Amino acid sequence: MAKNISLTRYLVEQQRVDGLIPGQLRLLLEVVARACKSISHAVNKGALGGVLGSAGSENVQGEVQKKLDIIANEVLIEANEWGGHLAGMASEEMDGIYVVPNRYPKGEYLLLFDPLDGSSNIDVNVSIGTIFSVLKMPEDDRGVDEGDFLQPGNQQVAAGYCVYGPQTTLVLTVGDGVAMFTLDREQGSFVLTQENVRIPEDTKEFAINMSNMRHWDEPVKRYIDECLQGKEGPRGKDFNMRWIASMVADVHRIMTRGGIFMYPWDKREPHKPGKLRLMYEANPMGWLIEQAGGAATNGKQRILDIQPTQLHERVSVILGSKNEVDRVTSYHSKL
Ligand SMILES: O=P(O)(O)OC[C@H]1O[C@](O)(COP(=O)(O)O)[C@@H](O)[C@@H]1O
Ligand SMILES: [Mg+2]
Ligand SMILES: [Mg+2]
Repeated sequence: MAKNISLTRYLVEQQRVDGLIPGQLRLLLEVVARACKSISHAVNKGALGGVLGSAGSENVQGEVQKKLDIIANEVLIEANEWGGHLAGMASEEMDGIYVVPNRYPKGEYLLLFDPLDGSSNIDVNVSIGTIFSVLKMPEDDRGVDEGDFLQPGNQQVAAGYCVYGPQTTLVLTVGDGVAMFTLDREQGSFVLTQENVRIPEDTKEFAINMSNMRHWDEPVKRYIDECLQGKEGPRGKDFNMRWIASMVADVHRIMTRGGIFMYPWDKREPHKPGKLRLMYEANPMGWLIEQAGGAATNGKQRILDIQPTQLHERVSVILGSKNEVDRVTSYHSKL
């Protein structure tokens, strides 16, 4: 890998050499990266910047909003609304869609995001992140409305996340594999630090919130039970467990060394298909994982093939190392 390739150069080359991304999409991704840089600075300041703690409000899903949830949401909107590459945005933290105001030029893309993932980890100084997904406006569409956003994940034209941890790392796909960029604070730019990310097909590490065990469905119970039996059990090997409670950080670990992540449907709220959001979390992460050779399902079908019916739709999520995801998915079909 050539040295010191900035995100800008990487994207220009994707556009020029490989013809993979149109100019508008390149500019849009640069703006998203700039917004992530600004969120990263706010996260770094923490208590010194007055950004910790609750905002005293609730989002459309009834979750208490943290100050950083709102700050990150505003940073992403303000950075993206005037550039002329977007028609609209949707966010986990906004009730409805955000249509680019008439005073700005309109573009052909739609941006969806979870501005701050892992909100429960903000105040305790544990890795958090931003997750985003880019769709194209349907052809011949005159005005943007919520229906334009309801496209399955297999229609995404770009997806990524930025993890604010010991390093700030931006992970991106435009459908040609996964690349990772690390924020160089002295240069002020994201620098390519890994290309062609590949997730090992097998793993001995699972991530699930074990405190929900009594609420799980049989296939999930069976899978975890077999892992817990270790060398003496049917899997014939010992498993390790990790649960950061920031999807973005759990997925980043899986991108780096493999593993399986599950936030399955459970009996606590049986009418909801799961906890995580299809449009802002599962679709972008599902595509990134697939682009790195992994798999992502809801236990029954590929996440990317789910036709959304609501903006804030929730979904059961099983993703990561391919052979493990296939195994859990097959346990669901045997019921
Ligand atoms: O606290 P729990 O139930 O284990 O949930 C953790 C999960 O919730 C989430 O934090 C939800 O994301 P938000 O912080 O964006 O609401 C995921 O990142 C994470 O995997
Ligand atoms: Mg989230
Ligand atoms: Mg969030």
